[in-house]
Amino acid sequence: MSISVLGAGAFGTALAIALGGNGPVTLWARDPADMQTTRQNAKRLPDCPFPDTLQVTGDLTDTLTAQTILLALPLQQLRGFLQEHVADLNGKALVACCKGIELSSGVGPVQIINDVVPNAQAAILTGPSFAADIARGLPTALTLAAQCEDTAKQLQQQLTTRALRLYRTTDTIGAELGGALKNVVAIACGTAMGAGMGESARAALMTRGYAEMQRMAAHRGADPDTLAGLSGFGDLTLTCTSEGSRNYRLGLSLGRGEAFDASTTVEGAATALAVARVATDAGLDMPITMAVAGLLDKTLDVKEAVHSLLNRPLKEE
Ligand SMILES: NC(=O)C1=CN([C@@H]2O[C@H](COP(=O)(O)OP(=O)(O)OC[C@H]3O[C@@H](n4cnc5c(N)ncnc54)[C@H](O)[C@@H]3O)[C@@H](O)[C@H]2O)C=CC1
Ligand SMILES: O=C(CO)COP(=O)(O)O
Repeated sequence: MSISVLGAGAFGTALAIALGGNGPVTLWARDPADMQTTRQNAKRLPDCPFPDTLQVTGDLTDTLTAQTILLALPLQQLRGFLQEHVADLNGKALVACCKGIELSSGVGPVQIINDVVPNAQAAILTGPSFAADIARGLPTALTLAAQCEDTAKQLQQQLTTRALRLYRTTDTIGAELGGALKNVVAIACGTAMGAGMGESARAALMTRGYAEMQRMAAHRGADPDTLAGLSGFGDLTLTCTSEGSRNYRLGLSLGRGEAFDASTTVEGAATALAVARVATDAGLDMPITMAVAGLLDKTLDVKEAVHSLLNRPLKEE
């Protein structure tokens, strides 16, 4: 079955390169010319040549004929993109390859697909992976979640490659929450490390951040085991401990009081604000998320954020 990847940023390009190892794949880019000439994405993934099976196009109609469509756009852009092309997306398997919670609605990518294209088979591909690792063919394991078991099985087969091993689940809520919420915790961890608070502080933030992820997941009806898997705990571990993560690097900048390039895709920033709103409305205790949201909307500085976390009433673990 044919595959298209929409969005030729780092992740979309990396997935297209990996899937090109299985057979023909089409990558849609808003600005394809340089990639068509050089057969690489020099801006996002230098030195990762495209296989011959990968076709790059700027014509969306070429790509919307595929039965399986991977959506590798930033989460906050997903709804608008789907709304624009809904007529061509009905009946397709639409695989969200983005991580986040929408600011305007408080929901994640699978719910956005279900809202806008209810006749599609909605799925999400998520978990611990840096685009550069996937593009280089390094071993990686991800979660493929789709509400329909048959769709999950079919996509698992189709999107597994030589080095990319997919585990499947039907718990799309848990899978999308894990990928979205770990980015917020990664910003917190980066901030702690940037401000010189040390690795013990980071371990505390990861662990208590994970407790917040579990709380939100329970509120939304997710399976706690999903959060313990690749899409939750797995991605939390990678993102909170590596300077390869843009979310972690944003945190480092906040902690050091340095500027950060606003054009970088950092999903955790909007997601922190969205989740803080959801948590407040639902009465969920998510102090790390609230502290990150406070840092980002500049209602707290780093000192105040730390104070807000350490001076809460003592409690059972
Ligand atoms: N880079 C990575 O290592 C990984 C990224 N992801 C996720 O993949 C998603 C995309 O991230 P990246 O590819 O890294 O970001 P990126 O910044 O490298 O690329 C984003 C791409 O989306 C395109 N785009 C933006 N707005 C658009 C719109 N309205 N319509 C069409 N195209 C649009 C841009 O032109 C760009 O090609 C994010 O949700 C991220 O969390 C997931 C796993 C790994
Ligand atoms: O999601 C990722 C790793 O799994 C990529 O992390 P960043 O978006 O923080 O770079």
